[in-house]
Order: sequence, then structure tokens, then C-alpha cells
Amino acid sequence: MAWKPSEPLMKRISHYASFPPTGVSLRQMVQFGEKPSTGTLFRASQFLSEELPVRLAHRVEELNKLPDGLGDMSSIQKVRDWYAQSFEEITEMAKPDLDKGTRDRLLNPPKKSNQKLSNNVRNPSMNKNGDNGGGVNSRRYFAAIDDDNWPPELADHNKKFSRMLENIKRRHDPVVTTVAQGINEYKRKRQRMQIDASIQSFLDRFYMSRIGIRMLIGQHIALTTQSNHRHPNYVGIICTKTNVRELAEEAIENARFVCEDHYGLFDAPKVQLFCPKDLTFMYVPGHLSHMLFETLKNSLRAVVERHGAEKEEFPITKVIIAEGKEDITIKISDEGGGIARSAIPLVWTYMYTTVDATPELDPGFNASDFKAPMAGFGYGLPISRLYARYFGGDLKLISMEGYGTDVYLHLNRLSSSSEPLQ
Ligand SMILES: Nc1ncnc2c1ncn2[C@@H]1O[C@H](COP(=O)(O)OP(=O)(O)OP(=O)(O)O)[C@@H](O)[C@H]1O
Repeated sequence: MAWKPSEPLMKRISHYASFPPTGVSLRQMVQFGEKPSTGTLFRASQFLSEELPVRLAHRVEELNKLPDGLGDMSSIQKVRDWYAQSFEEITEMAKPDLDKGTRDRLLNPPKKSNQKLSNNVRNPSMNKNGDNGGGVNSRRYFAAIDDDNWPPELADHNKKFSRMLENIKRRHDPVVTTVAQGINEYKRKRQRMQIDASIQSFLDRFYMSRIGIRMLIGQHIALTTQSNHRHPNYVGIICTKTNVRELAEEAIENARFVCEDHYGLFDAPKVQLFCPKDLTFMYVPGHLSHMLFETLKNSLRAVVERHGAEKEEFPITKVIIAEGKEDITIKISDEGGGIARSAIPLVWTYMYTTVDATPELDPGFNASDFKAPMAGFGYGLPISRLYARYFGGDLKLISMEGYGTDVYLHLNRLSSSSEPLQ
């Protein structure tokens, strides 16, 4: 029998959903995790044991109030139950029994080791009225406590907490695919070709929130497991010296490989990379790889389909990377024939694709994410744009129908903007 939330649990969820989430910036995550002592990790777990339930509760509430019967789809209910179950696990985890001295040290760490975190700025992707959660609230996200010699209960609790988060993260792996199934189910039942604006904005909010939740969870697990053997340039999953050229080269290679495989080509269309030497900045390499791979795959597909798979030579796609004070911008220019102006708004909608046969998502489909071979779900662009916006960047697309497309990936290098939360 699948797990179902009880009445009292749903009441508790409603209560938590009345609190706003707290946005954290990339910079703060790095300051927090620079020297994760047992005390620091414990305080991080205290922060997360409040913050994650708040974020999960908002999603449960929203999944319960979806328009036009979307919430009745069985896949959507399944996802809602995962969120509620994870909420329950975190809020019901037993707290360690600590002596007064330890409690005092955790509450009032010595001044020198309890540095204040830098302030957040509003994330540019938030609308004017949106609460970016970066104000007074963010003080709850404390800085590190350097000193050591903590009682063993603390380290034990940290391990248990991190293991619980690993379980939760695994439970939520299939969320994107399962929600996509729910949308498919809905489109079939309601005989809709496209989703309307309210569902589109729900999906944007929902997936953006998922990126944030997974960022906090992934960061905490990595900090806990890395505390003994830390890679010099890494704080959790954040790389303080993300090498843009290396990631771009890797993404080009992967996209070309997938393209050769898909179209049975001996040699995929070439990609030329222009990137300043030794360009590094603070970012999550996994996010950047994802965005680069998705956009490059789109360009290669467009080039092959425009010029024909039987061609021996294709026009070269250019990747140009520029370093500004505020942004690092990556432009991907292809000669794949572009997109009609009327179709531009559609490329940002979920489930829009010009692939004829969208790969079937059968009910047992359990992949952790869309590791789509070439294309077909219509999630590549909208999800990549959320990743870009999550840390204050953006993804834009300008096309010349009949010639090609330029995709601009702006990455904010100031790293002080708060997560865009709603
Ligand atoms: N560089 C491009 N040139 C021409 N058309 C493009 C380009 N990039 C995207 N498109 C169009 O936008 C559509 C949506 O792209 P998107 O990346 O969101 O989904 P997809 O590639 O179809 O599927 P997937 O979810 O596997 O990425 C594509 O199907 C294609 O028609």
C-alpha cells in the first residue's frame, strides 16, 4: 500500500506553509560551508530541519490547489504524497539530548568564530512584488562555528540527518518525470494540445523550488560526507573555481556524441569554442554542464535537420564566452534554420517539442531526470532557464528564421542574489 498523509499531518503542513521560505545565496552557502566543524554541520541541520519543511509544505499546498482538475491526476497525487512524507520524516526526526554547555555554545558561539554572512540582493528573475526571502529572515542561516571538541551525540545526529536527506533526495529523483506524466494524463483527459498559462507558471514555480530544495539537500550531504577529505576548490557541490572552458569542452563532446549516435553520423556538426584563458568563477558545475549540454544538443539537432543527415559537412556552431564585471555570458550560435517568431513563446513551455514521437513515459519509468538521448520532452529549454535564473542569471533566445538561432546564457558572477522563491 502506498503511503498516504493523515489528517493531522495535513494540518501541520498547512501551518508550515504559512511561513515564507528563506532564500540563500550562492555566496552564503560557500561562507557557511568553508570549514564545516561538527558544530557548524549541526547548526546547518537545524536550519534545514525548519527550512526544508517550510518549502515542502508550500509545494504540498500548491499541489492540492491546482486548477482544472490537474491535481486529480494519479501521478500528481503520488508526487504530493512524496512531499508530505518527506515533510513528516524531517519534522519528526528526534533531536539529540544535549547538555547545557553544548546548547549554550551552539546558541552563542564565540564572536570571532561566528562571522556574519554577507547580505543577499534580490534575484533579478523575481518580479517586483515577489518576496525573495533574502531580507531579515536570512539571518537564520548562520555562519560557521570554527571550534571543535563537540560531544559525540552531535556527530551521530549529523550522520543520521544526512542519511535521512539522502533517502529523501532519492525518493524525489523521479519527480520531474512523474509530474510530466501527470501533465500528459491531464492533456489526454482534457484533450488539450498545450498547457495554459496558469499551469505553465505552476510548473515554473514547482521546478524552481525543486532546484532550490535539491541544492540545499545536495549541499548538506556533500558537506557532511566531505568533511574529512575536502577537494581544495569545492565547498559541497559548489566549485569556487569552476572552469568554464573545461565544462564547455566536455558539453560539446557529449552533445556531439549523442548527436552522432542518434542520427548515425560518422562525424557530428563541428562546434568552435572561443573562451578567455583560465576563466573561472564560483558556480555549481553540475548546473552549468546541464544548461550547456541541453542548448548544444538543440543546436546540433537543428543543424542536422536543416541540412540533412546525409551531408558530409555542416555549418559550424560557435560557442563564444565573454567575461564581464557582472555576468559571464555564453552565446551559442547555430545555423540550424532558426525558429518562427510565432513559435518562440512556445519553446519556453513545458512539453513543447517539434520531435514527432515523444518518447513514451510508461508508469514504471523511473529515471532520475530527463536524460533524454537527443530530444523529445520539451523540457530542455524551460528547465535550463530555471537553472540560470536560480543563481541570478538568465537564458535568452534570439532567432533568425531561415538562418539560425543565438542562445544567450547569462551567468551572474557576483553570486550574492538570493534564491528566487515564491
Ligand atoms: N537552436 C535551435 N534551433 C531551432 N530550434 C530550436 C533550437 N532550440 C530549440 N528549438 C526548438 O524548441 C523546441 C523545444 O526545445 P527544448 O530543448 O525545450 O525541448 P526538446 O529539445 O524538444 O526536448 P528535450 O526535453 O529533450 O530537450 C525544440 O523541439 C525545437 O523545435
